[in-house]
Amino acid sequence: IVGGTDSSPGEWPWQVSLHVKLSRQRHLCGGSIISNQWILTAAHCVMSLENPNIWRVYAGILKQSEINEDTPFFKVEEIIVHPQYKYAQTGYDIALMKLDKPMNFTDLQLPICLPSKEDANILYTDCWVIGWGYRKEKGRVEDILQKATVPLMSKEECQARYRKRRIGDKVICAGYDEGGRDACKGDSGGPLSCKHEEVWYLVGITSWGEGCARPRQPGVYTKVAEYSDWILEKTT
Ligand SMILES: COC(=O)c1cc(NC(=O)c2cccc(O)c2C)c2cc(C(=N)N)ccc2c1
Repeated sequence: IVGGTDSSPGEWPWQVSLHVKLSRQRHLCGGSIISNQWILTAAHCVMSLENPNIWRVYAGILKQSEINEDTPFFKVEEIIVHPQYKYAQTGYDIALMKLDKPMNFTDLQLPICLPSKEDANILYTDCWVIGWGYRKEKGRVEDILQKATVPLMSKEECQARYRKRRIGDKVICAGYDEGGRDACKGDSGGPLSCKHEEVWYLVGITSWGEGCARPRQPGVYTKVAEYSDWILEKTT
């Protein structure tokens, strides 16, 4: 997250840190708890890493430094990547991870609500992007979970910023024309969370952007409301 601030314990209980353990272990992406056995993340996080056995899901943590060989984690039983996914920039950047056993919900690990298809046109005004990703383009994974508020923008405005790309209906853009506050590498897969009438909704999944926090180059997020049928089909 560029231009963010430290989160507090329990502020974002649906945020998880997705680690991959090959020769060594490292945080690769964020994800969101959507039920006691399912995590929603970005397809580009799991591409060419689709073996469930290399993944470790850490819930209820604020700092990466809390993680050591004794820290409990969830194993992944199944990874489901959207069948139409090719690259983040062409959409369908969404994937599901099934935990090997249901998690117990606590104050530090709770699910976030999924928006319904009918909610696809709600104008959310209180949205936050969260993650342990880079604070600048040539950055590194951060220790303390960062948060930044970002305004949603219209599809038309976003298309005008990304002339070479096709900004479709299944993505949502957010950011400031002057730049300065945005998600970045390492935040991928994490939530764009919006509070609406006292309830938090998973409005977007951090997907891509040209650089990070550049003027007139907003963040692009998978629009979760457009995938509610797919999510329900795969998780029930
Ligand atoms: C795996 O995820 C990404 O690669 C990756 C690369 C990005 N954009 C880059 O151009 C970039 C950023 C930092 C380092 C870097 O090498 C690049 C290409 C990203 C930009 C945003 C955003 N601005 N909202 C969010 C996630 C990103 C994930």
